[in-house]
Amino acid sequence: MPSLIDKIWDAHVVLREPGRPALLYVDRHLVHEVTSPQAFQGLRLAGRRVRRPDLTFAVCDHVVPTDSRQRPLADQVAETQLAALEQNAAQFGVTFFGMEDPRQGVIHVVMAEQGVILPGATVFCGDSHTATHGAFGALAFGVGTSEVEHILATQTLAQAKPKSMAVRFVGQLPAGLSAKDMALAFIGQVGAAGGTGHLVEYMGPAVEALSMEGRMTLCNMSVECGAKAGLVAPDQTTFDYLQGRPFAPKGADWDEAVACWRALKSDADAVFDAEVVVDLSGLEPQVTWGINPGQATGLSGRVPDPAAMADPEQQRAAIKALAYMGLEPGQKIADLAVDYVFIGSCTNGRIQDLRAAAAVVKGRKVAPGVTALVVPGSGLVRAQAEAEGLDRVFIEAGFQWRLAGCSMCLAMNPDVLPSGKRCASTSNRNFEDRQGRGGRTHLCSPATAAASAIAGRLADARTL
Ligand SMILES: CC(C)[C@H](C(=O)O)[C@@H](O)C(=O)O
Ligand code: SF4
Repeated sequence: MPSLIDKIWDAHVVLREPGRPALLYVDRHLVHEVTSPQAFQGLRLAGRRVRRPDLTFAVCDHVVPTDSRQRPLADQVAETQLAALEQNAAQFGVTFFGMEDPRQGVIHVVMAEQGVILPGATVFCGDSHTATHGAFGALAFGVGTSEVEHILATQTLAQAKPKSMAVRFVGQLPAGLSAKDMALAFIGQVGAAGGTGHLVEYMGPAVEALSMEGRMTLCNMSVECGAKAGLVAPDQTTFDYLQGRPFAPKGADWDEAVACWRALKSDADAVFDAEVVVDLSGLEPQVTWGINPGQATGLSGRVPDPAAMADPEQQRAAIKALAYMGLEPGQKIADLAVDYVFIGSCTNGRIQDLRAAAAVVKGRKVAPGVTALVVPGSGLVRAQAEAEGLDRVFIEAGFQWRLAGCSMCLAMNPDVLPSGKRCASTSNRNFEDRQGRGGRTHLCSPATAAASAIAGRLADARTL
């Protein structure tokens, strides 16, 4: 009867009191420079220590430049945040991947890659895209800075249990499409608030067929429909990915862990508060035209006409989106010229994403006038890509090959999308001013972003 979500939840409740949120044990606490300084300061002022430094993992990612690692950082605020994290990690004794560490990168890429995230675990971080880690069958979501402090001090989190939602993908994902297209199709179907207050479990053969990288992309985007988290039940794909990673269990511990993890699935008669079916048959590569991730369509589509929308709220949102995006109703999506292309982020900055993009780019050139960036999600992804020669493919085509970080996913570092410029981006949010004040974001898959860089307009990699 219990779902995967119920099983993980129940296994972590350390205190249940009537009328109060449950107190959950925290297995992994991830920390980055933006949401942790005040939390550590709170601890310091109260004379507390970090309760479980061995379960606390920190990395700097949002503010680090991706073209140079020179200190002090040119941006004073960024330098202060970075220095604070370095000092806090040292003083409180938590594991820290510093800016010079070859393993540094976007927190959600790094921690997964290091084997920090395990099936059935609770994983929290002061960052909404913590949802990424649901890919391992972990219960993972973002928390606020005051909760970061609470977790640092107690290794617990007070949380009322959210509702549950089953998202069943049916039909076969067409060749050339990826997890990003699945995520955008789902969010396009339910809307940017369609999952509000829910923990989602993704299921169906297309999900089972995804690599861990693909599952991370899918779970990463959960928060873009308002859901708190998204999970995929662990299976052999998960175990194969984890085995041998630095922080994963070893030897007899590994065997014992896998035996437990195999039980981590929803019972056949599990009940969910909501169920959604997404049909993948005939799906086209997805791209957003608006300013929330639910405003998505297929690449052969047209910019919608707000006048034709029945729902007044949707209509208002579309009018606002078109004005910000500089679009006219009825324009063909594939006619939209791009100025920038950004391939990276915790959504699509992993090795498989870079391989997919490189396969499209190989032997071709970036269109004149297009600024195109590839930003590996971590130093290790970068090294792997270089070992495979992907850096050469990108550089020869005219892409910039950068160091790891959040980069142009959001404008907290020097990689800023200029005002009025249009960008095909593999990141997860297309909110106003997200990539830079006045910047216009079109979310898409790595293959679509790569094809768009070559074509100089939003383009389908399958027919490039
Ligand atoms: C800065 C951080 C708190 C934020 C988040 O919570 O997601 C960022 O990572 C983002 O993607 O907008
Ligand atoms: S890559 Fe983007 S979405 Fe991911 S943590 Fe960084 S800023 Fe947030």
